[in-house]
Amino acid sequence: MAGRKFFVGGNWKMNGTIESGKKLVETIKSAKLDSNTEVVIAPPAIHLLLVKDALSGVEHVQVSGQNAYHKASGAFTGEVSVTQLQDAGIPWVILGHSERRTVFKETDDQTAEKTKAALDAGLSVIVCVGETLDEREKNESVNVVVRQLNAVADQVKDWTKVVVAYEPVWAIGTGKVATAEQAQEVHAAIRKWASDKLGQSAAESLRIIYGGSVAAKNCKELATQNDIDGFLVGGASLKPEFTEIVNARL
Ligand SMILES: O=C[C@H](O)COP(=O)(O)O
Repeated sequence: MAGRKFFVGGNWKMNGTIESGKKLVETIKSAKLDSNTEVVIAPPAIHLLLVKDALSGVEHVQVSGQNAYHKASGAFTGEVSVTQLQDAGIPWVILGHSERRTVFKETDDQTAEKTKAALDAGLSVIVCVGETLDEREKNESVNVVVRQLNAVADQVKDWTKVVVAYEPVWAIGTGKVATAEQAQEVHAAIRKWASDKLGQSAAESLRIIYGGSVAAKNCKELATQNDIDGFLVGGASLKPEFTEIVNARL
């Protein structure tokens, strides 16, 4: 709210085929999407250029990498660099997703290093933060996200091209969506952190989006919250209902 453009990311994760990706793009292209919402689709790396080309000319819809390596080039088998994304015309990258942190053991500092490198390469970044169930039960949610954000802020001073995704790990892919109140509480804490750390004007323009079992049936209530500026959608971004989530504010 407060003049921030609504933002909906579709993170396809490691799902789909060339055919299914093309079909999803057709669904997006044929839908009437809210022109006040910025949409970013993050297909698997091997489908990035295909999806980018298929979406070319579609207004308000861009593509994103799901991860990137901070070095520009070199002997890093299997990695794609921030510079290569930029060179390929991919304007966004998701960094610090909880699956990168938990499955691939990426640390707060690595996420911060990648975020700095991506911004330096000219990309925009969706940086993900969020607590585990254990941390929530210990009342640590805000401490955890603040720790994760502080690591990024140690390396990144200008947050103009950063979107923060709050994704409680216990809500990802589980069907257990955070209630609107639970999500708003952490989003407000993130905005307060941003105001203290980055200044009031940066905090007011920072988009803080929610991720974790967002679906057509729960997106509208979440979208009414003051500090929820959009969504990062996983499972539902692989279905036609994604377009209803994009239109959550209509
Ligand atoms: O990046 C997206 C999030 O991990 C949420 O995934 P999900 O909507 O399947 O819970």
